[in-house]
Amino acid sequence: MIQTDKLLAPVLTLRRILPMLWKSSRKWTVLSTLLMALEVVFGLAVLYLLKQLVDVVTQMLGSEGEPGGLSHVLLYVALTGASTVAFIAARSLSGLAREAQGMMVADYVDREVHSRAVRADLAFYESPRYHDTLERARQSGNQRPAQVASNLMMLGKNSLMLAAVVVLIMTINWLLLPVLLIAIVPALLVRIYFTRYLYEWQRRRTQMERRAAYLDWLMTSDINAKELRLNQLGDYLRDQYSKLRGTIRGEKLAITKRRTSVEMVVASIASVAFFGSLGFLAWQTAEGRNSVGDLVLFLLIFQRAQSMGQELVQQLSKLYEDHLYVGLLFEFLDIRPAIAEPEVPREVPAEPREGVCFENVGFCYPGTDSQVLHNIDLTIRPGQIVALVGANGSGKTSLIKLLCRLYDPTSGRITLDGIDVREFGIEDYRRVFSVIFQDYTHYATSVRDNIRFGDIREPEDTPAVRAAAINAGAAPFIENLKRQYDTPLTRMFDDGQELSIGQWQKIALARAFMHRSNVIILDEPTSALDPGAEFELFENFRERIDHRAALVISHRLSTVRMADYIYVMDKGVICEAGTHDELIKRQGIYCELFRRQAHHYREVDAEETP
Ligand SMILES: Nc1ncnc2c1ncn2[C@@H]1O[C@H](COP(=O)(O)OP(=O)(O)OP(=O)(O)O)[C@@H](O)[C@H]1O
Repeated sequence: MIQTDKLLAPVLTLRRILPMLWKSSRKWTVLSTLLMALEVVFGLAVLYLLKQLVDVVTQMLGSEGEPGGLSHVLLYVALTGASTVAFIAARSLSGLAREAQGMMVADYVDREVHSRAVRADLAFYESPRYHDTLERARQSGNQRPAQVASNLMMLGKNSLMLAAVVVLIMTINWLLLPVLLIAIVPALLVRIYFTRYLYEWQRRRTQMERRAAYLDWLMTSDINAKELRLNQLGDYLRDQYSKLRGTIRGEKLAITKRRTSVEMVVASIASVAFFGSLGFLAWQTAEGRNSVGDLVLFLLIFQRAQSMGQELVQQLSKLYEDHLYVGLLFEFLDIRPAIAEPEVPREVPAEPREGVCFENVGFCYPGTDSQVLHNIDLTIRPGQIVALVGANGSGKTSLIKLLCRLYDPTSGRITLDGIDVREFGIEDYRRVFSVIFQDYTHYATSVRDNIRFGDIREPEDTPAVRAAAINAGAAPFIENLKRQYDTPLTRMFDDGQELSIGQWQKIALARAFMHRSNVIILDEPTSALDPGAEFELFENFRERIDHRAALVISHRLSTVRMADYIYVMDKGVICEAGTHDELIKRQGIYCELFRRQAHHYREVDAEETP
């Protein structure tokens, strides 16, 4: 059963590739097929005419001086020449069509890979399996599907041509056929064996390749340049990289050496077979059992047959290789997000009345067994500013990820106006929120785009960009930049400018303000802001966010104080909840934290107050 599956696998691969070719490059697929057919027709014509030419020449030599013999020969020479020119033209043009088709298919494959990557669950990015599959899909190359098609056509063409040559060879002597098989079949078996061997080796080595690529990135990317120099990690990382590459290179070289020596043996056998046959034919000709024409034809076509056979071997093993590697691409394309769309999504309320609610939510990151959130009950009502406080690792960011449906809870549920959020379309539901995470993205593009990416549906020249920048306190420094909102925020490209970390944070805040969402989520939005900027932001925060709801995570309790309601988290549970005054009265964790932070300021007050 397994064997049948293995045999059928290339056919199944082909069944998936053909629609892909059709979708991505219909015109070039048709054209390259037609041109390939012409190539076959002219190729066969050349062989036929060559045979006729040899026959006519032999005849002419046999019947010396027969009138019209020479013109007959010249006619065949002209026809063979014309067919050869037509064959070469068809071959070149079909090569061109295949190349164009290859480019179209490669772009199509890239688009498919990107569309899967941007839709994959966040959890995938945190699993080695995802990275291995993506790396393998990339290794498999975006050209593979097109190669399969072109190899298949070449295979068809070469099989036909080879069949014609075989017929010609058999007209000379049928004993030459097994010789031809000896020249072709062992080479095929060797190639297929080593293709599989190399493929399996590469599969095993994916993580090592990724580790090497990571080290390469550490050494060459600007993000790490400062630490790398100051901690003098350069030599250490270079050694690690060289060791990994050395291991990979050594293993690959060993496989290549083995393959080369086996191939040399096989090629020698083929040459011995060829010269043996030549000797045999020469002897037969001397004995008068073959004509000189047969010997000439043998010399003309046996090597052609051998090289066609070798091409055929290459194409077959390439086809097999492509089938294996395209399988890796499909493995990636077949990844389906676990955060699934409901079959019939419910409409997300435009103006929620009750707000978002966590009901007894528990959560464990996929692929791990420790629960990071336990029995969470939390509500964010429309227009309410809610703060989340807690020690590092207490689960605040995880809670936000659940809220935005980057993950689904392991137990309990999250509702919007009483409806389980899993019943909404994912993208519609996510539009309820605008978020800035602690590790927000620095886009290497213009200031305008960095802000507009908060709501990409807005046109490029939207005045909302400037309004958001003003709200985030970013407008003054943006307007001082050389090209203001058009300044590229990177030193990677011409005319770019780099910002300070606090300025980047203001840009990220502007991005969150850009989107007219119902709830704004800010995960430590002011960690890099100076106290003046932070004070300004929260002084009239409610107006800045246009009286929408907000969830703010902050370790600065002076910020948290302005919230309508505060949740205190500890080790994945909500241990206290209430208004600032209620929590202070309660004399619990919050009160203790607040007292400790306030203590420093009071000391200064105390020193300065006479
Ligand atoms: N992607 C992840 N996969 C597995 N575990 C994770 C992941 N992200 C966070 N954790 C774990 O979940 C727990 C809560 O992390 P979380 O980031 O939610 O804490 P936090 O309260 O936001 O901390 P901080 O104040 O440092 O930002 C931690 O123990 C952390 O190790």
